[in-house]
Amino acid sequence: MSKRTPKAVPKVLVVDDEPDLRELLELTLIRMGLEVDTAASLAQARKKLETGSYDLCFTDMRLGDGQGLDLIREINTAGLDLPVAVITAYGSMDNAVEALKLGAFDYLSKPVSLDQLRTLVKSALDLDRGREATRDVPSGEKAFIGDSPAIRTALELVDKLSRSQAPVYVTGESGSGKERAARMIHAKSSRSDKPFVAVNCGAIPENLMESEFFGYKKGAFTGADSERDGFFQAAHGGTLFLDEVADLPLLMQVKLLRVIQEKKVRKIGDTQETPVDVRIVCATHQNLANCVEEGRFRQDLYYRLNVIELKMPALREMREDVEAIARHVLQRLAQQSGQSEPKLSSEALAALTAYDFPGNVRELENILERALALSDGQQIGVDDLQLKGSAQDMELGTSAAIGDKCPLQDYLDRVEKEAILEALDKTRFNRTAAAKILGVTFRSLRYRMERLGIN
Ligand SMILES: Nc1ncnc2c1ncn2[C@@H]1O[C@H](COP(=O)(O)OP(=O)(O)OP(=O)(O)O)[C@@H](O)[C@H]1O
Repeated sequence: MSKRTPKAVPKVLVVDDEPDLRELLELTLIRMGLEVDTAASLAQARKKLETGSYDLCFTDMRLGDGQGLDLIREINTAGLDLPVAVITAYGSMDNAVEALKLGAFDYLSKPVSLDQLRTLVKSALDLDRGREATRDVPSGEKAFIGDSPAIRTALELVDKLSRSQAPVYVTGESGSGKERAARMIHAKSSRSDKPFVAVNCGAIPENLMESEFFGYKKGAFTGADSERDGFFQAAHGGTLFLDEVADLPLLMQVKLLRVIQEKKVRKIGDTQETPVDVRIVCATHQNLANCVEEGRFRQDLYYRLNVIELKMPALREMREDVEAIARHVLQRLAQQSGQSEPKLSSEALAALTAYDFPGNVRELENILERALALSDGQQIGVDDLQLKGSAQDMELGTSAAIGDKCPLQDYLDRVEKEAILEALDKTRFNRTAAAKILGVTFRSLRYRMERLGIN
């Protein structure tokens, strides 16, 4: 298969075994000013891709001699720089999700609406044009500091994700950079000149949710003196970041799912739905799969949002980056206060590197800010850090803490249970993987779970 070369008129390949649909799509795309080539089967498509060069490919899901999914897989395996959009039968969301996972750019469901087709073509081709220019983090956007394998893996995925339209589910502990990653995906994508709208789902009162998300028409309810856009309209063309998505009430989850599937919103008090082109990135520090199991989060919405998971590493998984991030933070703090950059004493650096940071980079930022205030402004010593669990902290907390630790066996059981539950939670209850994290054998984990009454 050959690589594409940029052309003045973008060229589209339409793959569909139904002649009527193929022709309809072809005519519509030609009317949009595009050059169109067609293929009636998977075999024909392969041949065309070998010899021709295209800027966008549409494929039906079911082809006479195979599946549209095969084509997506092949295009991605061959490393072709070609956005592929699949056309799925109405209501077959599973297929659409599968296609996005395989690297499809986006999907359209039948009957294909002209508005959606236009939006898709526009973003696919804009994306293509902007691709080279957006490889680096645009100026003004905060980069991630760090070069450890853990952060590198995450950033490589950020890069890939910025070239797709698939929904992204960012996971990671509190303060590990989930929002920063979402902003980076947006900033590097073809949507970067459109808004990035961040919504903290846990902070909106339940009775205001619908109007905040979807907007309202004038007179829709008492107090609606003028028409207002919601988050979806505000993010049109751009990215909607749903932070703490696990906090959405169930009723709102149903409404959200509908908008995501239909790509249309209806303002409160409106009779019409309007198409919206919004990429959804969501995050939560909770375990969404557990929320589904407990009936607090709808499985269908989970499935729809969790197309691709981006895991942000905890700071203790990237200890080698602590120094660089700390220096970066100190530089920023010094700049803000107009003072020269303070140094970290070697003991302070060693203590930071050994510390576990339950609050991750945000905690590191807070520790350094407080330490700077406590220090002489020139050098930060280990005492200025006031790390939890340090000798100094222990001394202060001894009398209160010792009571909590007796009887010793109960205390040890509690600690053990917590560690096991955390590992099980992390691995979605995969005991083999949890045993690996804990550094014990599978048998030993099973025995401990039984002993501690963990089912
Ligand atoms: N690798 C990094 N380099 C520099 N700064 C970082 C890095 N990772 C995170 N940060 C900074 O840490 C702070 C916390 O990040 P962010 O708000 O994105 O975390 P979060 O995971 O969304 O947190 P929460 O779960 O509380 O919503 C921000 O100031 C962010 O810029």
